[in-house]
Amino acid sequence: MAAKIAYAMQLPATRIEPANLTGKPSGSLRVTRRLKEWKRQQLLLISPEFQPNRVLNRQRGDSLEVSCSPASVLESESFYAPLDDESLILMKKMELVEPYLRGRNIYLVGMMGSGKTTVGKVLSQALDYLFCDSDALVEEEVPGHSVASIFERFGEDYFRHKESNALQRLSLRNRLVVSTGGGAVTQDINWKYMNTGISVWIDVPLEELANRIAAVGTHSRPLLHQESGDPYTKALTRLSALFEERHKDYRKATARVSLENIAAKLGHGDVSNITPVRIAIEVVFHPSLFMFSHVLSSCAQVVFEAVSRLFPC
Ligand SMILES: Nc1ncnc2c1ncn2[C@@H]1O[C@H](COP(=O)(O)OP(=O)(O)OP(=O)(O)O)[C@@H](O)[C@H]1O
Ligand SMILES: O=C(O)C1=C[C@@H](O)[C@@H](O)[C@H](O)C1
Repeated sequence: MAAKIAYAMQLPATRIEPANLTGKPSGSLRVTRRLKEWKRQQLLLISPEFQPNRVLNRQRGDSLEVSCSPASVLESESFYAPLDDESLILMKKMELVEPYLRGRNIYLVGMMGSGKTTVGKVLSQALDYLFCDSDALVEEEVPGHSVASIFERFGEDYFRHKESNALQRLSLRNRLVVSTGGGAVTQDINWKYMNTGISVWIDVPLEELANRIAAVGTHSRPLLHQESGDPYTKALTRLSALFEERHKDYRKATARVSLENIAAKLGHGDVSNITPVRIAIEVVFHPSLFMFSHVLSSCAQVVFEAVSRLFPC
């Protein structure tokens, strides 16, 4: 991965100035100076509680070592071959955002099918973080069972308990991108763990979720498998009910990345053509990632969304 980034950075023909990253072709020097100054001020604000806790990680040495994978071995590899414009932008943005992350974990939250796993793998590869899937961790804790069979055999409460245990263990680590289960946000205790890092809600319209899920079927998703009807209607009906119950919980995330907003910004008619790399770009350059207090980041989010609507770029 480092080699890929280095390779991308060395290509003179593809060098990207910070001004290009913001979509504004002029005033590159001014933007660079402003970025530097902003960076300097943010570094002064860094609180000790966000220092990476590598010693703790080494001491624990638990099974997370095997269940979280380095991004280079993941199938997200294909998102970087060939190195397209979006991938280059993502890598360049990573360089800007990395000092602010300071090793904090990124927890992706969102409804089933919202792309937490797909985008998470891209992000982890670009950041050189490990990728972890909390559902996979729960499955490892209950050998021989999938999420669907854990629900069927032991019930949802048992699954939620195991899910919280998994998130607790992950929160003791750093430099992880975690794809959380779609319902993880409903348990208050999980926020205690996720708030040790940065949480990002990938907000995808329900119709798009239903399309994606219908394409692969509802078998592996026990909470969607109960309705009758064709796969699309079945998924949409249940997802709508779940979203009604959960939207207030998703809003607790540090940052919200909305596919509708990205589509509006890019002038796309619908959200189905937004690539995982593009979504990862929105995640890493969300202003909330640069903020260290939850209150400040919530304010940044409101301002960011208002400005994005006024000046789509
Ligand atoms: N940006 C995208 N555009 C189109 N399809 C996508 C995109 N991101 C993910 N998908 C597809 O949507 C489906 C669900 O994606 P993924 O497994 O990453 O979601 P998830 O949030 O991890 O789901 P779950 O919580 O149910 O495990 C997959 O088939 C994936 O290929
Ligand atoms: O939305 C949910 O509640 C779930 C989502 C999946 O990721 C799994 O965690 C499980 O199927 C429950």
